[in-house]
Amino acid sequence: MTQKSQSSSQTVALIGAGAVGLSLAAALIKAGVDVTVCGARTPFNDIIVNEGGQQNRYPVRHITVPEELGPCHMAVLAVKAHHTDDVGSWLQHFDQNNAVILAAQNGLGHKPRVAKYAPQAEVLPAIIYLNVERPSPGHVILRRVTDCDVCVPQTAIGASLISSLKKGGMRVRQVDDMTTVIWTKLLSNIAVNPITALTGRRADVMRDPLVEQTGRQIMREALLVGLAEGAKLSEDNIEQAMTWLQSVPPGSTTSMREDRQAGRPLEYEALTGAVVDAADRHGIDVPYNRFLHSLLMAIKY
Ligand SMILES: NC(=O)C1=CN([C@@H]2O[C@H](COP(=O)(O)OP(=O)(O)OC[C@H]3O[C@@H](n4cnc5c(N)ncnc54)[C@H](OP(=O)(O)O)[C@@H]3O)[C@@H](O)[C@H]2O)C=CC1
Ligand SMILES: CC(C)(CO)C(=O)C(=O)O
Repeated sequence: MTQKSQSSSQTVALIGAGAVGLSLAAALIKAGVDVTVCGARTPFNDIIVNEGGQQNRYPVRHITVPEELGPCHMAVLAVKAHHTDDVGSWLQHFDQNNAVILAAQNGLGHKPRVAKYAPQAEVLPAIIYLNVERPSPGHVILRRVTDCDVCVPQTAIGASLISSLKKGGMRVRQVDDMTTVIWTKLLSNIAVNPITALTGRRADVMRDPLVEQTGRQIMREALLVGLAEGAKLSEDNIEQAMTWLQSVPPGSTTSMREDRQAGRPLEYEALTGAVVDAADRHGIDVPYNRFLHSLLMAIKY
């Protein structure tokens, strides 16, 4: 079924038309927003979303250079963290004090990464709880794995973008303490992303008892670092992360595993690398994460 925009009152630029970007864009289009895809390397006519046995199509416009954007002050940034520099010229278009960039990325450092190119824009870090794969350009397989799909700071900034995401079916939670949310999600990613990428197994690898133990050690180290960075975390967060990872729907994968399988560079610096760096700043010993970091650096792809 093709879903057309009901009204064209807003335009949102999508920078990074991958699994997460396409999922958010589809929700925006469903809510009546015009989505412009910026610089897709393989353009496609419609976003195709497969979810729970249903398939929907959402038409998009493509542009190839920032000059074609026209008046547009909202963007969704959903490239992997290590590709942010590559889309710097798109981000520069939003270097205006009325611009909002929703940075839908895992890991740490959303604001400084984007501020490098758009210091005047408001950056909304967004933590995404979807589990999504992009089997081909424009096409996503979407799995919802918790009762919240997107978590953003509690602020009036970007209110219309947030309300459109909600209208389009994304379950958005707005929170006061984003540091804690970012670190809470990071506890899961720091374990499951490298483990699935290195083993080639899907998320169900976390049910293997020995892997579970290793995963807990990786998370325990990150928890200490997160506490030192001001996140409000406890051992319960590790239990919750492990329970979640062991119960995600069959077939669930990770973004890092998908990159490894496709021979693309891995997003490890904003995850494991950032934890190791923060651990060094605080003088915390993180041998499991340091070991993983060395392996991820060695394979790179
Ligand atoms: N996948 C998931 O389930 C989840 C992912 N995340 C996080 O969301 C973020 C996005 O991940 P995900 O959607 O999986 O990543 P994908 O790799 O699926 O998507 C990233 C997209 O960015 C595009 N891109 C990269 N460089 C450029 C460039 N120079 N110009 C234009 N487009 C570019 C890629 O294009 P091309 O296709 O041409 O390579 C790709 O379409 C990551 O931080 C990830 O950790 C968070 C929660 C869940
Ligand atoms: C937690 C998980 C695995 C959900 O998709 C994720 O964030 C990722 O794939 O990077």
